Amino acid sequence: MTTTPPGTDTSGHTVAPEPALEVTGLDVHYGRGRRRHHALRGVSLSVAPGETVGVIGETGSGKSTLARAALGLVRASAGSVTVGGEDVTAYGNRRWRALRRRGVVQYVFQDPLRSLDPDLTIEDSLIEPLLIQGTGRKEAAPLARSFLDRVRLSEDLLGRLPGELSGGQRQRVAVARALITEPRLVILDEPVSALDSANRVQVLEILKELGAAGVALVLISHDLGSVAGTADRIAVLHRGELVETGAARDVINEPRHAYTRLLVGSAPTLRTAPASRAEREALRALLDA
Ligand SMILES: Nc1ncnc2c1ncn2[C@@H]1O[C@H](COP(=O)(O)OP(=O)(O)OP(=O)(O)O)[C@@H](O)[C@H]1O
Repeated sequence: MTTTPPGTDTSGHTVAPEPALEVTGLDVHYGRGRRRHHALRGVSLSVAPGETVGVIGETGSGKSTLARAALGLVRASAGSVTVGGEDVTAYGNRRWRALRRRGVVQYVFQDPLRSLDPDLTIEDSLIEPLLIQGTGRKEAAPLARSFLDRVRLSEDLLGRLPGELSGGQRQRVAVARALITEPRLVILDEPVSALDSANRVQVLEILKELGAAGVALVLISHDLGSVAGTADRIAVLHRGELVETGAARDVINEPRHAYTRLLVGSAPTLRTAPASRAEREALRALLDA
């Protein structure tokens, strides 16, 4: 029997690795009948291994819905989702739970108190995903220490409860917990929105290191400025549709869609000159027309 080296086909040609996440023509609805509401329309997005993609949009644009669909927490009414090359579109709750449990895809939410059990010590929170996978407590404990170190937290925190940490420390624990199963894909929904600027910078630096280490990240935010320095590519969601996707530099320096121009012009932390109030109002009028 012949074996094929990874990244090559049977003729020895290099083949592109499977995307960590691929969403194609995704539609998601909420509600039924007259209350049926289209949250995502025809969204297509591919995230390569090790790539960081920022998904930007204002409140209600569908960012969290996209994250939930990629985690199997809401069903698509059309389109497909693949995770690491595995078509998961038709998976039921049981198979999704198994996939999340295998640690192939992990997630971090805005409020770390939602990701961390308030009654578990930091050590128990960190090792829980490993115990679920069948790793013994003895092997898991040193991993908890090393992942805490990776997010630049002291092991003195291991015995504390989440309520005994600062918000920034909690969010870093949530990131460490999401990483401990060595996922290929991590989806982070507004991971820095609740943090002060010093913690925000630290968490974004940690995420940048992860991207460099080969973990694919989907970084969801309403704030273009906070992901601009971290994302390789930016995807802009407006009213459930992806209106622009491109290299972060291009989207920021040469935004094509009026909504992206509005976002760029409204981000005071970007080096590009913020648009004047009149310019922003003109763009808003164009979008509402
Ligand atoms: N469970 C639900 N049932 C009905 N409608 C929902 C539900 N969740 C979200 N929606 C609606 O779907 C649309 C997209 O919501 P979503 O939470 O994805 O937006 P978002 O961009 O993440 O917003 P935010 O930045 O405020 O979190 C909104 O109009 C929202 O009201």
